[in-house]
Amino acid sequence: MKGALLVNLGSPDSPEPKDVKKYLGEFLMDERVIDIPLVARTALVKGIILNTRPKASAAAYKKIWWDEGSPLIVLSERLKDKVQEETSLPVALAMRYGSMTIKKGLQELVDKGCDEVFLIPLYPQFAMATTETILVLAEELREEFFPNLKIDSLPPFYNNPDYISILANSIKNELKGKDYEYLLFSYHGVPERHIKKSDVTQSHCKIDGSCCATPSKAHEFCYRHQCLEVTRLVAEYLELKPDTYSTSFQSRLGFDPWLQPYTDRTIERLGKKGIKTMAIATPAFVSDCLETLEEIAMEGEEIFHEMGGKEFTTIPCLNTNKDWVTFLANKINNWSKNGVEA
Ligand SMILES: C=CC1=C(C)c2cc3[nH]c(cc4nc(cc5[nH]c(cc1n2)c(C)c5CCC(=O)O)C(CCC(=O)O)=C4C)c(C)c3C=C
Ligand SMILES: [Fe+2]
Ligand SMILES: [Fe+2]
Repeated sequence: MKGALLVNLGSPDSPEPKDVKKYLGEFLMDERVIDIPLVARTALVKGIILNTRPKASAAAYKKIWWDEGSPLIVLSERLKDKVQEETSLPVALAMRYGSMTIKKGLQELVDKGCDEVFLIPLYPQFAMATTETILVLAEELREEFFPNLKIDSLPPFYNNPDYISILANSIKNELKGKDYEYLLFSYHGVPERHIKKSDVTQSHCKIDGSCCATPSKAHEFCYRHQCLEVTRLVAEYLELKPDTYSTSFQSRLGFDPWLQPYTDRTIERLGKKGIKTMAIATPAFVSDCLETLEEIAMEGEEIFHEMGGKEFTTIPCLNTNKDWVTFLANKINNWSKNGVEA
């Protein structure tokens, strides 16, 4: 029997500092998130970050936490329930970090009789810190605990025409009747080093502004290319005028160079330039979460207003958008009939 497992990032069990510390400890000790040797990673994460960040992160989580729990978890659960309504295959949900483990998700499907699982990382673009870490862990778990299970996975779908039209239409609908002079596409950032590590050619990705627009085999694993493509394709679909939109990267951590331009500085620059109304879409996230509800909708708006901006519209993620639910259900149903599409 076949089943599907949706996998998102995860959240702490509660917005209390002790739960946030436990969650950040697991997350940041992942060698594909903080990709430095174990001794240095342990010293950085356990010796420095976990002594300071949990308190500040917990305060941020408290601002966005819902009665039912973490928005990211609640919205992912709602998504899973809606997808389940559109397929006869069992669908389960897991998180890469935290209590809703991938092991539990696979076990749930095995207990229902599944011997083939379609793994769906809930990220449109590939990144070593997201898609890759899910695939690697799922394979390790399969080898150790579920040796008879066959696991296929959905490749990144950043340039899938259906996904692009669903995203573009959701942006269009959210902006209907709203004033905006500028649309910013803000993606979660990654250290530049991650892009170079994922470059299968080891020579293409120079992060120099033009490499991501030059066709290359490297782009199958280039997060920067895939983000820029989403912006380009959505802008084309919505017929946005040049100079009324751009791409930026948010949520940087630490002192290494991350992908640029940074979102906070871009908002600042737009405000200073005299833009009075702007909107912001966050296509690296399919469910609203701390990074969209707090960092963008609260901090981003504050920066814009401080710079003289008037109207700041944060466009919700796809969440339980009907067409997005159908997109995922179609992927599951097609896999069940034909296997993984080329
Ligand atoms: C080195 C650190 C980090 C990398 C690399 C990174 C990549 C990355 N993350 C997401 C998606 C999400 N990240 C979220 C929160 C979050 N991310 C980091 C660090 C890195 N992320 C931290 C420390 C945190 C926790 C919050 C904080 O302390 O600031 C979330 C939200 C989780 C939630 O509970 O709501 C998401 C989603 C992507 C897509 C990505 C690379 C492409
Ligand atoms: Fe992150
Ligand atoms: Fe590139």
